[in-house]
Amino acid sequence: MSIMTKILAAKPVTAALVTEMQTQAASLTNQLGRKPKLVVVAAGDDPASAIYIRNKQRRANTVGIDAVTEHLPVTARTADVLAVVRRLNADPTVDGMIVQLPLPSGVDTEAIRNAVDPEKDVDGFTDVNLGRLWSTPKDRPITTLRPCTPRGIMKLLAFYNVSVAGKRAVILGRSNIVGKPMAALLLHANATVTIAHSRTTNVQAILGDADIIVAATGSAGLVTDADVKPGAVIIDVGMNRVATSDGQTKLVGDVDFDSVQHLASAITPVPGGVGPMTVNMLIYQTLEAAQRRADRQ
Ligand SMILES: Nc1nc(=O)c2c([nH]1)NC[C@@H]1CN(c3ccc(C(=O)N[C@@H](CCC(=O)O)C(=O)O)cc3)C=[N+]21
Repeated sequence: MSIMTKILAAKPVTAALVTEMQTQAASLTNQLGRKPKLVVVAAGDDPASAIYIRNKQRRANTVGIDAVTEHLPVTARTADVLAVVRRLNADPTVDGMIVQLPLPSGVDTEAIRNAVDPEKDVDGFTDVNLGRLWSTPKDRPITTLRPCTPRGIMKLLAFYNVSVAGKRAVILGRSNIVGKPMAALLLHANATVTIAHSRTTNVQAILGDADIIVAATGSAGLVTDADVKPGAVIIDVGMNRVATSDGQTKLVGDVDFDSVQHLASAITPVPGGVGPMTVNMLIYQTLEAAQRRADRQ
């Protein structure tokens, strides 16, 4: 028996969100007397970051947001990045800012991450916002700015009517920007959550029990049909650039899509799944931050 697998593509979600965000951006432009503004601080020239910056810029422009990139050289030091962040914190025309990671080696990422004004922290990476996320009681809505990839995944699940409450969710990966906040959001949505990681023993037994798997390991094709329970929902956060036989490269996820596709009830593609949702949520949260600023004025 074959299962009708839903492909959880970002495209229709993006279309719906763009319409909603265009309306909100126009209304904010009215209230603020200027367009909502996002600033991206980027140091050096990480290629994954370059894709992200490009996609973000395009989406921001479509929606009617000003997106500006502040480039620093790869030789930038902690103090140089801090100076830019502090200037942007103090600038009342900046609604949201993100500091593109990874930063050049030697830069104190933890210090920079927490230097961002939590009200402008549209990546949701500050300790203040991560703490607020984990502290939200189960019977209250989460109102804080939160990491864009996990929030985008929750939006994707909601759009495709994938239910979460009561489900066993297994997250592969424990980063502060994906694994841990993903756990917080799924828990808040009443899933039973397990985080597995590089030191977890017998991962296969844990995965085999999962109704929802979120793979965020950075290891191409790690999750295969041997790991997955029939009917499971598979969310692939991986973005691994691998060589193809014709000497080109392509983007593949942490999930072996071709083998898992037949078993899953729903699965995200790479590209075209989680990545664009991350971009959508960055723009979405910039509008939320701008709305709060407008309401305070
Ligand atoms: N402070 C910070 N916040 C981030 O959220 C952050 C970051 N730094 N540094 C880099 C990573 C990477 N990242 C991506 C998100 C979406 C796509 C994306 O749009 N991907 C498309 C296109 C991929 C392609 O065409 O190659 C897709 O998956 O379909 C890519 C990369 C956010 N990151």
